[in-house]
Amino acid sequence: MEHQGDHVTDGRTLVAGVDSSTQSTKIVVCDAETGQVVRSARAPHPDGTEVHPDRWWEAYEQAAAGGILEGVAAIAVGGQQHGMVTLDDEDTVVRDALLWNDTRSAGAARDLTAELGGAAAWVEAVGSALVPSFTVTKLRWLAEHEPERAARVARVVLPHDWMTGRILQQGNGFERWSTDRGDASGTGYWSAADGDYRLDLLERAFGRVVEVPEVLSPAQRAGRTTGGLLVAAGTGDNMGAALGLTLQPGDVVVSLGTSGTVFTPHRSAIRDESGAIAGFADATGHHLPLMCTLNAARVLTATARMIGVDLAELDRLALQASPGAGGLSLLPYLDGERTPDLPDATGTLAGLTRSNATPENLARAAVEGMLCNLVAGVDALRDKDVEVRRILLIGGAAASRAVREVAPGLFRAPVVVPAPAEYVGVGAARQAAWALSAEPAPPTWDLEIDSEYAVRPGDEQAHADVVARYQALVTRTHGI
Ligand SMILES: Nc1ncnc2c1ncn2[C@@H]1O[C@H](COP(=O)(O)OP(=O)(O)O)[C@@H](O)[C@H]1O
Ligand SMILES: O=C(CO)[C@@H](O)[C@H](O)COP(=O)(O)O
Repeated sequence: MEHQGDHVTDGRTLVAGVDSSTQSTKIVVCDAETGQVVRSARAPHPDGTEVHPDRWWEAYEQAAAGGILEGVAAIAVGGQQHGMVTLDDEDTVVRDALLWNDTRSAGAARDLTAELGGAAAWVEAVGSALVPSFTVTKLRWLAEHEPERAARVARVVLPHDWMTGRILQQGNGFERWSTDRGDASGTGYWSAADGDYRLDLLERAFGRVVEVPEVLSPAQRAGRTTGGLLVAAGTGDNMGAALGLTLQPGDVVVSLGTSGTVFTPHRSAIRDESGAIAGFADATGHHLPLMCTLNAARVLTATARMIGVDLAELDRLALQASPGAGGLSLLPYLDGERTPDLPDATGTLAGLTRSNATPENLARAAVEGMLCNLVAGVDALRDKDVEVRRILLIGGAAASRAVREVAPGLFRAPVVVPAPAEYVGVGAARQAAWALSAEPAPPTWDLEIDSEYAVRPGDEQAHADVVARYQALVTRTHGI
């Protein structure tokens, strides 16, 4: 471990991780040796699916304002994946970034899919079927809809790349734009299996090749500020969470933040022609097969608003209803959906009768619907012979007791809830500690488990019925 006098606090070396995610920026400062979180702070982002990157920087500065980064030796950024940040030849932002949950490029995704010969051709080329989240589809949209802006684009980077560069620019240590394998694998023009860019695909989408960031290896440094702060490669937020959770084989993460994600570490690249699982890379040099939905925690906040209660009351109501919500089912496609690929879908509430029309059943249907949407991801991993030994539940909505209790039956696996922490930030901090140490592997940090929820035998059938009814409703409503 490198030490610089003023970076050591009470004999400890401190590292920081930044989670620049959809709704907010969170900064955690950890003890580099043990991973213990010693300080943390957060600041909100504006709502919406396009945002000027300066808003992320302002949130970062606001979170850091209380001196949280004092004495920190190294830092890394975990960022929301896929967002398109376009820069001109002076590195000025060309237009607001289009985020992972912006679905305006749905037509571009369909066109690009057809042009290459179908979804399987993209899975073969870059490991994932195209949906509007992928950066490459946003580039096609920009070329088609905003040609004047498109003409000004000299380079394209991702949210975490931009934040990493901004930290270095601020500290007079910027040399070049960089990214990592994990985040690059969500662009649609970098292949995790081959470890290389597919600039021919970027050119196909945008009409010409633009500059892309250098892909750093997991413990490589992006740079150092003149103040001495080491800046590690950073990664996508899900890859950051995987690193923060110190996952073992058989550990499948279900993250219930703005997005819902299901992912697990894997030694080799997975190619899923069905399109459910994206073949991403992780932040350790291996792979992170991942399924992502547009709708997760905000399904609960929207339902709470609809009933006129807060999240604590929604939880209490959901726990009072029986499994199956008296026959109510909610397809939670409130923001359209990514998996299944239904960008223009809206939510559906089905099975309503005079006797089941209660706040309790509605609350329960929201919890069950949000989770049923993710059951497909866990089952798609099983279909690829990936071991599902236990589910680790993280993200904002993992705080809900109803979610924790309903999840094991629906996922057909025991659920553990790690001690509350910002795991994307912790993972980014662990990467920073790794880059600082120059060791071949990241430091060993223990994962603290808060609570465990077993599959209760009595629940199994009830939950199988809930999932079957939900799938039948998806087929009836959307023909898939
Ligand atoms: N007890 C709870 N039940 C349900 N949702 C919650 C709860 N606590 C927080 N949330 C929701 O979690 C979301 C934030 O989760 P987070 O994982 O921080 O998201 P992101 O990383 O995408 O910004 C918010 O929509 C918030 O309302
Ligand atoms: O698009 C994906 C994963 O492919 C999302 O998971 C984003 O990375 C946003 O994450 P959160 O803001 O919900 O953490």
